[in-house]
Amino acid sequence: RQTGTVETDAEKHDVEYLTPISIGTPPQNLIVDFDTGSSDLWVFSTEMAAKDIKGQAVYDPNNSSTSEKLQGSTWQITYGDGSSSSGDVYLDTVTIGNLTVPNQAVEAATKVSDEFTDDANNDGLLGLGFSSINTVQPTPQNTFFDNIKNNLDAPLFTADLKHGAPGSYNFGYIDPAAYVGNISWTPVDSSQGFWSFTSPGYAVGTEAMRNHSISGIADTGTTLLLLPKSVVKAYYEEIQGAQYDSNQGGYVFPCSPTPPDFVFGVSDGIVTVPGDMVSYAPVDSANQDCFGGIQSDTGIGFSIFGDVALKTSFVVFDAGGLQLGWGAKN
Ligand SMILES: O[C@H]1CN[C@@H](c2nc(-c3ccc(C(F)(F)F)cc3)no2)C1
Repeated sequence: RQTGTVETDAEKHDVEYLTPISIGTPPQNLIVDFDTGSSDLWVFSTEMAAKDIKGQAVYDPNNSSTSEKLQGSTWQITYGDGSSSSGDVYLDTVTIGNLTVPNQAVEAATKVSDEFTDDANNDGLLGLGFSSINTVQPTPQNTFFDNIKNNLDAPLFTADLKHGAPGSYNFGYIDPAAYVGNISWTPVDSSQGFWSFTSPGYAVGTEAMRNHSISGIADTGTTLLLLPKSVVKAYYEEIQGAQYDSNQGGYVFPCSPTPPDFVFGVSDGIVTVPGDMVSYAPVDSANQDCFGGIQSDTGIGFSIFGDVALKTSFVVFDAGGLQLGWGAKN
């Protein structure tokens, strides 16, 4: 049985967190976006048109002595922001930190949407959702975590994302030095392929908790905290000058003073999103107004606890107990 760890780096404004992996023999090093909200491991590849590649590293299956084409298999995925990619599939060796899966399905892109082409530092995505939503046809493939979890000391991984600083993903163990106090555990409903849970309530600033069930997914690949419209409205009502700005496509408010904290319940515990993390980023060069890190989940069908929520905590994704653990960072 083994354990592993890998460092992940925050992009500007923590818009995404990029993590190094290596694929093939000899190893080809790429930097990808670990995404607990999807379940495909796909990468930029030599099978793409040159015009769709702008600075990314690419996987070349022909340059790997261990690659094996999964004949007849294809994949196509669309993300929450409408971006998309598609291609074909190889089995090859994938290493993350000190952990290696010999026959991992590596989805080589033949096409990616402009958003991916324009995201120069991102060479692909590594899904950490449940394999039931892997898009490979005709036979869906396992995620890296599903392939390795039975070889781990425990079938879990942890995400310790930081605000504007490198964080880490650990596999197979809970690092007691990473959190203080007790971890709050809440059951996961994996029936839709996500790490889905229900928060019992929320509070704005120092006010009392409101009983209000919020069902959503823990999604490392989504930047913001997307909540029900009524909750978002109640939060921004507490900020002088906050308003919904249709040009920006969300709530905007004066960058100072610091807005109130946002607190949500996790089973018997609470998670506090500090006000200074709710000021996601200045909307203008004069830095007067800030775009909110809390926005509405309208149209999605569930809430999304993205990086704005996750980076406040040490989060345990426990596939054995089918539960999520939220701990206060050390
Ligand atoms: O679908 C849900 C699953 N998790 C969320 C997610 N979204 C992305 C993403 C990453 C990078 C880009 C681009 F580079 F800008 F194109 C776009 C979307 N990664 O995970 C949403």
